[in-house]
Formats: sequence, structure tokens, C-alpha cells
Amino acid sequence: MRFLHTMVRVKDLHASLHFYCDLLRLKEVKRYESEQGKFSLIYLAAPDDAEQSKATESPLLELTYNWDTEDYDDGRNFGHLAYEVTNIYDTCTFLQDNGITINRPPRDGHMAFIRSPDGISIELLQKGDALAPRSPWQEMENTGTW
Ligand SMILES: C[C@@H](O)C(=O)SC[C@H](NC(=O)CC[C@H](N)C(=O)O)C(=O)NCC(=O)O
Ligand code: NI
Repeated sequence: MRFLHTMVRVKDLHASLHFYCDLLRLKEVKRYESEQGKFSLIYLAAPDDAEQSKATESPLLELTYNWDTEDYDDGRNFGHLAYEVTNIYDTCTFLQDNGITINRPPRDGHMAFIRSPDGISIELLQKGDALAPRSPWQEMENTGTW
């Protein structure tokens, strides 16, 4: 058995594609539109996976967009989506500069949390064990100025 994807339902497809593709830089690898079911399924791969020849065989994020607006309760049973980043401080700076709240700043250079437009928790983990190169974030950590 192979892990295929995690599906999240999104209320605003434009806002979600901006968040996941423009900001998190995920790549759309396939899309399914159902006129009968009145929904769209958009499959997103992490950029490193998308560069591989078999991007559609890597673990994907499936965005489900129901064309008729629905209210989705905040399912507490769902935890988070986790992505590995090359430099967690650079990533958090880019996201913050683009209006994303860093709900859990990258203390110790390893882990940060943000939320999607639908409130889905996204965990960002520093690639490898090496601390990200020193950056203003670490100075802010050390001086407690966030
Ligand atoms: C193709 C495969 O990856 C799917 O996930 S299709 C599953 C199917 N999805 C839908 O019908 C989308 C629209 C529906 N209104 C919804 O919001 O899910 C499905 O069976 N969904 C039910 C589910 O619980 O996932
Ligand atoms: Ni699915």
C-alpha cells in the first residue's frame, strides 16, 4: 500500500491556490472537474517532488472545492500538513512579507506553524538537522522581540 494524498476542502479556491501555489510554491500536477457533482479536485505536489519525473506518484495534497458554498466545521481530529523547507527563516520571512501570520515562529531553527485560508494548520520543518544560517529571526528570538 502506498500513501497517495491528503484531502482538504477549501471555501475559496482562488485564495487557496494563491496560498498553496504562490506562497508555499506547491505545483498543480492534475485537476478533475465534475459538472455533475459540482466540484473541483486539484492535486498539488511539493516543488521538489514536482521536479521528479513521477510527481503524480509523490504524496499529494488534494484540494476539494465544492462549487456551492458550504460551511466546514473546524474538525479537531485533523492535525496538520507538514512540509520540509530548505531554510525555515527565509521561508517564514517570505510568508510574513506576503501577509501570512507565523502562528508559531521557528524557535531553534527547526519548526514553524502557519495556517491556510481555511485554518488548516501547516507545519514547516527545517531540512536536515543543521540549524538554518543565522538570520534576523534568530536575533529576534534571542532578544525576545517577537
Ligand atoms: C479521486 C479521489 O482522490 C477522491 O478523493 S474522490 C472522493 C469523493 N470526492 C468528492 O465527491 C468531492 C466532492 C464532495 N462534495 C466532497 O466534498 O467530498 C468523495 O467520495 N468525497 C467524500 C469524502 O468524504 O471524501
Ligand atoms: Ni481523494
